[in-house]
Amino acid sequence: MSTQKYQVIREAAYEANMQLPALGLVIFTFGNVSAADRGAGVFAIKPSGVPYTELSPEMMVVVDFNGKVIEGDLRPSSDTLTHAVLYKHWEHIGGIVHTHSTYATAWAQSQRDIPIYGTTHADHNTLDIPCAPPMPDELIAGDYEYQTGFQIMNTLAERHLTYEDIEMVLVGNHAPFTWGSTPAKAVYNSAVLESIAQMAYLTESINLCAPRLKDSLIKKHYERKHGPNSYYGQ
Ligand SMILES: O=C(CO)[C@@H](O)[C@H](O)COP(=O)(O)O
Repeated sequence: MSTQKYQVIREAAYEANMQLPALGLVIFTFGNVSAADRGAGVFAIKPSGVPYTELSPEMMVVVDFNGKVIEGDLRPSSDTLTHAVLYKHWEHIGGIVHTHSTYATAWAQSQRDIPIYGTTHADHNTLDIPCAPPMPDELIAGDYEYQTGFQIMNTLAERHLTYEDIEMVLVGNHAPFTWGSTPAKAVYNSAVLESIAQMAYLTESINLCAPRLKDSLIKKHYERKHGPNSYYGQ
């Protein structure tokens, strides 16, 4: 093993990756988390195809925001270029998560936004969770993972949303990506997304015509937790 410089982000990426199986968001080698050091212009990411049971901080691969490997002995996640594109264009994110969690992925495969049906969803954000349209064949045949980054960014841009308005997206035909100021926040967002996706699925199973949550309740629930006059928690 070569000498390692980026111990802080290696540890952060390792800890965040290990949260995915613990939270039931992945099995086997599904998914990946990265942790950025914005000052150094690099991020640490899970090595490709390594089971979570075999991971260690030393195995994390450090790459720059163009996806070039800076440090590490293993091949980085196959999704590395998607992470790199997002870090490069979104200045304030410190962590990115990709899972194939069951319910969020089912919505992505169905190519549907997740409607905001209830207050659980509104406690976290006020918007339907966007689903990016499937990628055209010529982009799939080209630099697929790099283009996935743009597929995510374009989906937010088309809806006039920034990466700070919403920290989660479904990639049509594929699966969810989430992000946040830290890797831990990005993992939290993945767990919240999976819960919201499951509840929305069950809501439509019980009532196919379930109404979207009314605006007054969206505003009330979001603001009591995140607004200037928040009274949630201690
Ligand atoms: O999207 C996929 C597979 O469709 C990947 O995210 C795998 O779930 C994990 O790949 P590695 O990070 O192990 O390369």
